[in-house]
Amino acid sequence: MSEVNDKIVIVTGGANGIGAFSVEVFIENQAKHVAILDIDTISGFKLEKHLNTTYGDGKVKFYKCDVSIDDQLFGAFNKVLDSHGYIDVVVNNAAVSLENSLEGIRRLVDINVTALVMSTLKAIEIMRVDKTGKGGTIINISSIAALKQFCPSVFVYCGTKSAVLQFSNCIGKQEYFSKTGVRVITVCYGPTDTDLVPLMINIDDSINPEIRSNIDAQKLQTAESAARGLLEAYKNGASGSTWLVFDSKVTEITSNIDRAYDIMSENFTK
Ligand SMILES: NC(=O)c1ccc[n+]([C@@H]2O[C@H](COP(=O)([O-])OP(=O)(O)OC[C@H]3O[C@@H](n4cnc5c(N)ncnc54)[C@H](O)[C@@H]3O)[C@@H](O)[C@H]2O)c1
Ligand SMILES: CCCCC[C@H](O)/C=C/[C@H]1C=CC(=O)[C@@H]1CCCCCCC(=O)O
Repeated sequence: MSEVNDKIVIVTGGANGIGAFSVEVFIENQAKHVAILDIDTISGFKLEKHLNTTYGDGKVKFYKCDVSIDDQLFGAFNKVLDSHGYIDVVVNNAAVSLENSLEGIRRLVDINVTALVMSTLKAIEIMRVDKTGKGGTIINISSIAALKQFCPSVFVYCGTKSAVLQFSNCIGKQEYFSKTGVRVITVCYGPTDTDLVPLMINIDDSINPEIRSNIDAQKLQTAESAARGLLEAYKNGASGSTWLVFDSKVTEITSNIDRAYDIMSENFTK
């Protein structure tokens, strides 16, 4: 079981929603320090102040950072390294869901996929035991959007969450983990009560009413219960494992993913 005690943690998109509760859950469980990387300065500084008042000065620090801009992302990693000497855990949580313009779609892919890949590669470079690191954990946030073919839906968002799942599972495989000592775990959340859900809007306005009514029919788990599920995955997950946090229940679904890929590849493997 992996412990949170004394860990230096980064949470991207940690100023609001599930990310903000993830920051608190790590601090509550004795992490040494959590760095919040987010573009939302108002919520970020407010959360930093609240958690430092509750848990002690210096436990949390907000860094204004657009994860889709490499200089800002890597700059924030380097500042955390300079201040704390190491990074043990990176939670790649930042994402957006609004795909109602071409420009918005490009940004969505940049944030949900490209930035998550860059952050994962940077974290592995820092933490890998076969270079100068001492190992660590990366948790990449996917969704039920990667597990089911939703239609009509926010198609690009769904595609980005599938990319997160496959990238994280491949790079997290035992063969690579045994070289790097860096666990890569994927967490798929089910519908959760945050600001992201009302912003699920497609560029094809003709399907938005159906998307909206499907979403409105869903029961939403709280952001806090989602974050508690993330902690369970952190504590118990092997590298390459996938965890579902749906309706406040946590289930390891690695064997389902493996079976699905066995089926998808059955005509070209053996
Ligand atoms: N809410 C759900 O139902 C749900 C379901 C499945 C998966 N997820 C996933 O959970 C994660 C958290 O989502 P949430 O629902 O808490 O969303 P949210 O909108 O409440 O929070 C997202 C955070 O990311 C930040 N962010 C956005 N763009 C950024 C950027 N370029 N750089 C840095 N920070 C940025 C936002 O400012 C915000 O603080 C996301 O990866 C999301 O895809 C959410
Ligand atoms: C049938 C609709 C079920 C989903 C409703 C729910 O409130 C939405 C949850 C999404 C929020 C963020 C995601 O990743 C979650 C998954 C999104 C996947 C698909 C979006 C569905 C749609 O756009 O109609």
